[in-house]
Amino acid sequence: MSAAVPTEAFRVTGGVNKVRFRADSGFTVMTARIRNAEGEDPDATVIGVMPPLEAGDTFSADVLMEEHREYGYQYRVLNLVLEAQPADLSEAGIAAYLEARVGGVGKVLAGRIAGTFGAATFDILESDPDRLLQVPGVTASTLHKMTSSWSQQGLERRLLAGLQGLGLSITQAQRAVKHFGEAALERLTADLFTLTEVEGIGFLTADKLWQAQGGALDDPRRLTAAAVYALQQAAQQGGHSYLPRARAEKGVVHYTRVTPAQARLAVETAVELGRLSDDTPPLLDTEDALHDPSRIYLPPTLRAEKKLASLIRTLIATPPAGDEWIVPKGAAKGLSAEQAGVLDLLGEHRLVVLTGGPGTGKSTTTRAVADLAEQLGLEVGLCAPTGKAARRLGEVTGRAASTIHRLLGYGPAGFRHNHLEPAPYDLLIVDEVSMCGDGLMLSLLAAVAPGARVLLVGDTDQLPPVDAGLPLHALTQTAPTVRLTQVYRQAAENPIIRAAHGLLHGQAPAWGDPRLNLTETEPDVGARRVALLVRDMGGPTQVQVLTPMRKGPLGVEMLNHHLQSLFNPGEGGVRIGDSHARPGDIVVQTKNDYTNEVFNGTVGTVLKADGSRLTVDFDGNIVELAGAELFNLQLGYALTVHRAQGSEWRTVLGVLHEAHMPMLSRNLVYTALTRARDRFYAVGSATAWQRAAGRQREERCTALLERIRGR
Ligand SMILES: Nc1ncnc2c1ncn2[C@@H]1O[C@H](COP(=O)(O)OP(=O)(O)OP(=O)(O)O)[C@@H](O)[C@H]1O
Repeated sequence: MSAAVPTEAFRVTGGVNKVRFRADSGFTVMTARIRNAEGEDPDATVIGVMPPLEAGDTFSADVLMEEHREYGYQYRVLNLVLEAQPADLSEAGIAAYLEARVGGVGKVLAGRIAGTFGAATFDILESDPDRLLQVPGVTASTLHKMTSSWSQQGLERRLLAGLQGLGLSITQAQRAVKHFGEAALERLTADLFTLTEVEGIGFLTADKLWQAQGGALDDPRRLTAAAVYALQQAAQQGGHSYLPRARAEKGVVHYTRVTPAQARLAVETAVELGRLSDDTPPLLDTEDALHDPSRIYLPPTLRAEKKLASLIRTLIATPPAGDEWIVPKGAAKGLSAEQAGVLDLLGEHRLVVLTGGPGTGKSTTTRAVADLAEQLGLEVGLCAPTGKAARRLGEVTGRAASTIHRLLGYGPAGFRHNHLEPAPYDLLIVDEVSMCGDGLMLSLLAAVAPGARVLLVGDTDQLPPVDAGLPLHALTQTAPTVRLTQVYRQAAENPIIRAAHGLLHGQAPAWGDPRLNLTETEPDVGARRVALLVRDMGGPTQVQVLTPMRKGPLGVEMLNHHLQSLFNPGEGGVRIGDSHARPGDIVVQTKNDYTNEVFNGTVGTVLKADGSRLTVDFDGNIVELAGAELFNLQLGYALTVHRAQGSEWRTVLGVLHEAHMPMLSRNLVYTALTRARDRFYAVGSATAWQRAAGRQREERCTALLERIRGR
């Protein structure tokens, strides 16, 4: 290879000397003899994502030369295609290859076959395998094993090579083979956009491959896939269960830059092909023709919405099991009439909803319901959408509580408990239900045992669920519901609670109370200012910083950078999701980890950092994390408001500025504010709060309410 390190990728052919390391992801470190017109490197270190390969395999690849600070020069594979023949055609090389790659052949037999046929071995195996029966020890069954394993490998090689010929990377090719099996190549040749069915490969990736291949921009396969993608994005970005036809078409134009006429055709074609469903209700004469009544769904979403509506209707219409629900006099002790109403409603109804703002007594009521149910000898299951909320529910009710997923026995095959094997409880109590989308609500209600009761508790004014739908809203308008309005004494004195209830009426908080104040700052100096304020407030263990966004001058990443530099300066540390963690750092768990019992949103302190292991104290739960677990951690001095849901702290410093405008809504600032128990300190601009208070979030396209009402 030439002396200077070429900056451009170049093509080489080569033969594998030794595979040193291979991860599940396909990332491989190997040594190989590689060559091209410029020369040969007999023992090059080659790294990157590659198909399964063994010593002796031959390949062609595009590689980039790079200099590693410890290992020196090495070649990074950009794309590698395996050849069907091994490289080393010496007798020993062939024997080694046969032994490693061909089923049914041990060391001795491999040596005999290589000795008998030499370099012709593979051609014979490929095209005239019966001749191998001449070799002593090769029986008919051995031969069968050899030929089937060889053809299977050959098939996989041809598949991977063919998919890479379509422009797929080796990772994408392997995932496509895993998903589609042997049909991968013909499926993707027929319609490359079928690739979007593969987990983690979206329309934009498939479209890039399509355009790289010179695919026509107005090809119906591309436009149909774009129409489906528009609905998927609407669900992920906006929580919509459907889109009016016109908005679906606009989505297609947005993602494909085709004309509105083509976009209209795209949606029509997608509906004709059953890739989308048109569930437009018959136009009631009362409806004004102005608003667009059409409803375009992803088929699974439509089925789920219909199923959820029918489950809710059944729960509302059927009586609870037996007559064991008697409310003794003392049960309502300490409860207001509103709160006691919940106990009575559960006497005659299977499904009851309890909602209200902060400090209105939801948790107190929940505890009373659980107490009564247990006195009546009922089995009570307590759960909540997130680990944090479940822990809080457990603390408040003094009982074991878990996430909904855990309670329903969620595993790789989905939920264990469902309509076939209901969850074994007479009463299910679910807290923080505002965080449940239609999907999770469906799984939950589908697992309710016949005759069993459900109490759903939540605050409809919190942030809407990340997933599509707004089931709690529909439920409060159809199921028996108690809406607690009275804010209790100590709660009412708290200016935060007052400000939260004011926000619900569109009023921005009245700043100036020591427990509720605001400091104006400009974005470019804001993060530094926040760090100094946190110091004045006693440091990061005394105050939790929240902000709407991850990016930007007032985003989580910038805030964490400044807070870590001020409170835990230094170099190095163990690499975690978005930076490096050192002893003393505050970190946050970003995914539920059932093994270590650490849940998304839980904040902890790093006790120890050695090599690539971290010991973290998550309020008393001390765990050691390493490997991939480290990528479920981020610095936690500052969190996004979304991540803070279900948690609360004594003091919160909420960063809010017009720069966050796209995210600002009443529910977002309401959620931020109600994370603070004793003191909320706003930093940013009062204007941002005024604007946010006046912005109801965009209505979600969901027809659950109409369906429950039977329309
Ligand atoms: N009927 C009542 N009479 C007097 N005080 C009450 C009553 N119900 C609740 N409280 C008190 O009001 C405060 C708030 O109650 P609770 O925590 O149940 O409200 P919450 O709606 O769960 O609040 P959050 O949503 O913030 O958790 C508590 O201190 C509680 O003891």
